[in-house]
Amino acid sequence: MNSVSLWNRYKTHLFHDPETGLMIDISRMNFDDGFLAAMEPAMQKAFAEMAALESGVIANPDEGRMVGHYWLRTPSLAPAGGIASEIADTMWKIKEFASAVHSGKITAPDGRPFRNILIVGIGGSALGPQFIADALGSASDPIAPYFLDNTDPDGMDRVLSQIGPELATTMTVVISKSGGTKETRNGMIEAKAAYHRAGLYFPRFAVAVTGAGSELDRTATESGWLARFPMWDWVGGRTSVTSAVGLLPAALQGIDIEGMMEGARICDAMTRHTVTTQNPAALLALMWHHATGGRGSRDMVILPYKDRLLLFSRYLQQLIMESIGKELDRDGNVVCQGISVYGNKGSTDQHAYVQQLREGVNNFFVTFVEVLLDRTGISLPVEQGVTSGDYLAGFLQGTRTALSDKGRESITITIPEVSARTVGMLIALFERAVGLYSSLININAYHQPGVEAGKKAAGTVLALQAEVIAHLSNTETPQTADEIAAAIGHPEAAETIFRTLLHAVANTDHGVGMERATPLTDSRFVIE
Ligand SMILES: O=P(O)(O)OC[C@H]1O[C@](O)(CO)[C@@H](O)[C@@H]1O
Repeated sequence: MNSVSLWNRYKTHLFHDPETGLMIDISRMNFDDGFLAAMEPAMQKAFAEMAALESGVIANPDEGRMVGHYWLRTPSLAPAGGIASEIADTMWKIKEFASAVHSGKITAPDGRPFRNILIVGIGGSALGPQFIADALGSASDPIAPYFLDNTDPDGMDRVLSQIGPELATTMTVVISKSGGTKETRNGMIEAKAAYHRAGLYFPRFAVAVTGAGSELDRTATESGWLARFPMWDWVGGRTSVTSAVGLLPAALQGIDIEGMMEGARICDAMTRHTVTTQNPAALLALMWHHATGGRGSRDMVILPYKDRLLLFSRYLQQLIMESIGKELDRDGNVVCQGISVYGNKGSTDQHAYVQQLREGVNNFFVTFVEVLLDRTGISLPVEQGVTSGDYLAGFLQGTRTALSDKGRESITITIPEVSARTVGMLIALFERAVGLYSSLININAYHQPGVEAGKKAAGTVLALQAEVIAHLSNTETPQTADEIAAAIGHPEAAETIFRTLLHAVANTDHGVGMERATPLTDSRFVIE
C-alpha cells in the first residue's frame, strides 16, 4: 500500500477519545474490508456476555464465582448483598491508613515514620503493584517500595540487604488472595525472621491483604498484625490491581489512587460501548483475533516507548496468558488456546530483538504504546533542534513503518502522558479486551486450572524429598538414586530423587554428601 492509501486507512480506522486523549491505531493490521463486518455478530454476543458478567452472573462457572473487577471502579454496578459498601469501606480504609502512616499517626514501633514498604506476594498479588510502583513512583515518594515475589533465597537476601538497617522503619505488606500460596508464605517467614534477627517484633510491622478466613488472615488475626485488608472471591488475582492488592501499596507509596481509579472508570465506560468501532477494547480484541486467527498463532509483542511502562508487558503477560491460555473451551472441547505475550521497551529493544521482528520469522504482532509527553519541563537539544524525546518518538514511528513495509503487523496505542489516570486507563483497557476476546473464542478467562498441576507436582517432590532425607538419615551406606528409589518404594521416581539430591548436595541445609561417579547419574549419596 502506498503512503496515501495508508494515510487514508489510518484516518478510517483511528479510534480517538477526546476526553482522555486515548488513541488506538489499527491501520497497520492487515485485516480486509469484510473482517469487521464478519466479526460483528460474535462481537455483539461478547458485549452481551460482558453486560451479563457486570450484572453479577456466575461468569466463572468452574469456580462458581462472579467476576467483579469492574465493580471496584463503579461500586453502584455491583449486585445487591453489601458488595458496594464493602468496596467503598475498603477504599476509605486504605486512604485512612495511608494518610495515618504519612502523617505519623501510625509509626514504626520506635516512633519513627515508616520509610519503606516490603510487599510480599506473587503473580497477581505482585505484578500489578510492581507495575504501578515503577510506572508512577518518583524519588520524592514518602515511602519506597521493595518486593519479595519469589521463593528464591538469594533473591530475598538481596532485597533484605538493600533495606538493611532501615528494616526498623519498613512496613511489610503480605498480599495473597488465597492466603495459602507457598512462595508468599515463605517470603513472609523469611521477612519475619529478618525482623527477629534485628530485634524487631514482626506483627507491629505487618499488614495483610487477603481473603477473609484464609491461612494468612488467621495468622494476621492471631498474631495481632498492624492491619488487615480484604480480598474477595469475585476479584481474580490477575485483575486485582484496582482492589486493595494494588491500591494499598500504591497509596502508601504516595501514588494518586483516586486518579488511577478515575482513569479505569472512564475506560470502563468507554469500553461498554456496543458500537464496535467506538469501543477501543473491542478493537483490540478483534485485532488479536485477526492476528492470531483466533487460535493464538502469533505472539503479542508489547513495546511501550517509555521507561516507566517497562513492567507493563510483564503485567500483561499474566493478565493475558493466564486468562486466555486454556486447554478446554466453555463447551469442553480441547482447543489449547492462548496468546504468548512478551516485550520490554522501545527503543531499547530495537537493539535486541527487533532485528528478528523486521526480517525473521513472522510469528507476532506488535502493540506499540506511545506516550506523547516526553518529560516534565523542557528538554535540552541533543542536536540542532532535536531532543532525546524527538528521537524516542522518531524511533517508534520508524520501527512501525519498517515493520509495516515488510508486512509485519502492529497496533499503536497512544496516551498523552504517563499519569495515574492513564495507567488506570491502560489497565482497564486490557482487562476488558481480555474479557471480550475470551467471549470471541469461547473460553473461560477467569479460572486457571493449569496452574494447579505444577503446584501439586511440587508438593509431590517435597514430600519425596522428606522421605529420601529420612531414609538417608537411617543408613550410613552411600546409595545411588536408583537404590534409594527402590528402598523407599518409589522406583518410578529415581529421576526426581536424583535431581532433588543434586540440589541438596549443593546446599548445606540437609547435610547430604555425594560420591561422584561417571556417568553422574551413578553417583552415590549419603548424609555426612
Ligand atoms: O494471591 P494468591 O492467592 O497468593 O495467588 C497468587 C497467584 O497465583 C495464581 O493463583 C496462580 O498462579 C494466580 O492466579 C495468582 O495471581
